[in-house]
Amino acid sequence: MSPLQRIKSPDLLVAESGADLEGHGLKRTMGLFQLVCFGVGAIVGTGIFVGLSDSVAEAGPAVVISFVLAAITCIFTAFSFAELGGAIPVSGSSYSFAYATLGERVAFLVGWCLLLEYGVSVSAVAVGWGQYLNELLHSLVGWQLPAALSNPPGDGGVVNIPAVVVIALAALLLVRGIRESARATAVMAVIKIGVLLLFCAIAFTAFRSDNLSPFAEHGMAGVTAGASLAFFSYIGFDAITTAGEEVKNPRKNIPIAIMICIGVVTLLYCLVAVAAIGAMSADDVASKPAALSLIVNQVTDSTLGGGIIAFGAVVAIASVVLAVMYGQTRILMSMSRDGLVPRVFERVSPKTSTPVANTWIVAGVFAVPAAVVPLDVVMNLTTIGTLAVMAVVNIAVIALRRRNPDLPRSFRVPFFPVLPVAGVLFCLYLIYGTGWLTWLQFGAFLILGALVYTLYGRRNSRLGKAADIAPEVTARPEA
Ligand SMILES: NC(=[NH2+])NCCC[C@H](N)C(=O)O
Repeated sequence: MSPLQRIKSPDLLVAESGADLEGHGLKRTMGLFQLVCFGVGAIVGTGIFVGLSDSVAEAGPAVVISFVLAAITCIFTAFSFAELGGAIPVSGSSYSFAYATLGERVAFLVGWCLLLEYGVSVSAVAVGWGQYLNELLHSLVGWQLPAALSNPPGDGGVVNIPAVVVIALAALLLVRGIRESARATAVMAVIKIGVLLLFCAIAFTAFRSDNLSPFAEHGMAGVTAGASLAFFSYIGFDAITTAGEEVKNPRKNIPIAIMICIGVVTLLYCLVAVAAIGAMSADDVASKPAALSLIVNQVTDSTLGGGIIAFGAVVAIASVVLAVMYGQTRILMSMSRDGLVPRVFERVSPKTSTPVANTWIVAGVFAVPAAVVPLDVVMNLTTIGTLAVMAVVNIAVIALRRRNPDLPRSFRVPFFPVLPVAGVLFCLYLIYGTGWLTWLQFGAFLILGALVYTLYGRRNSRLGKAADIAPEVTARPEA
């Protein structure tokens, strides 16, 4: 059977995961509030605290428009995630959605791109953490880690130790159990929203409309490049759909949590962007490390305020690492269950109900780029991989309506199919904004993925093996 025809029915996916049952492998412990906190936990981090100044460098004060464009792309796609997450509440997120609609080959490539959206983004986010850790140390004790130990080779250092440390800490917490991780994530989500609101309150006291002109210094090209960078800060609402097997009442709670998250984050980011460029001229913000602390220090004329912001950023970014690593392990678990990656990824420890080996492998592998690759490279790769995944999810929502029109859906995309089609177009627009170097790197990454699928995934696919034994029944759950 050709891999394109290997489609795994939504019923089978749900049955295997036990999504409508209690008491299977993973534990169902998260309620709606915790799920929203988990979403915010996966979203608000390096992008807004560190990446904002890079977007300002591209777009100038028009960075506000960049943030709105990035938000629109996400909102369109969030509707599609909400429909699919409610209809197929499993742990595999977009990978599983693609398997149920577009076939195994596409699903594998989506899973492959998710290594960028999750794994590589863990590296990116961890690198951003180091910048604010240094800022925090500086304002607390007047000392920083030497550049050699806190920057990668391309950025004036040798190895990025803080980035490795934060990844190891997150792994430790994750293997202890999801209940502990969810509790820590909730506290951290509240802290980071509080700190960003505090930033806005302080920065708005120094708002000067002069800082907004010239508004779009680098024209539409600058705004587009800025939007592609700003997009990184919105990535993560889809992580909610990796928790499908650990949420209470997932069919109802997943779509609601996605909508709440994307709404809250969009409002928050637009406020932060306006506050930042109103308080300091775009030229002074552009490309500065730990820019939010810098602005607050200048406005309050002391280092205390900046220190508080740096503390918030350190907490915020650590929680992104935690949530995103969690997501990566759950996606690999789903792929492993399907035979597309080795079985070690699906093993759950009976003691802690967590995938221990899986978690340590993920931590070990992605600590390497965190230690030695510069931030902009890992950030751009994350962005393009995520945009590709999102485009596929918008297509999957259309495909599922055609293939399984009667499947129970707890949420339906409004104005169908206009929104998902617009979603695809916006994704392509932002992919365009990432620039040719990133396209090339991504192209090479995709070719490698296709190779791995042909040599490993395709041969070991459980769906493929089942079809070889009984070609007419490819959709029966394993006994
Ligand atoms: N799959 C993910 N949630 N990746 C993390 C994305 C990065 C996050 N939006 C940040 O700004 O730090």
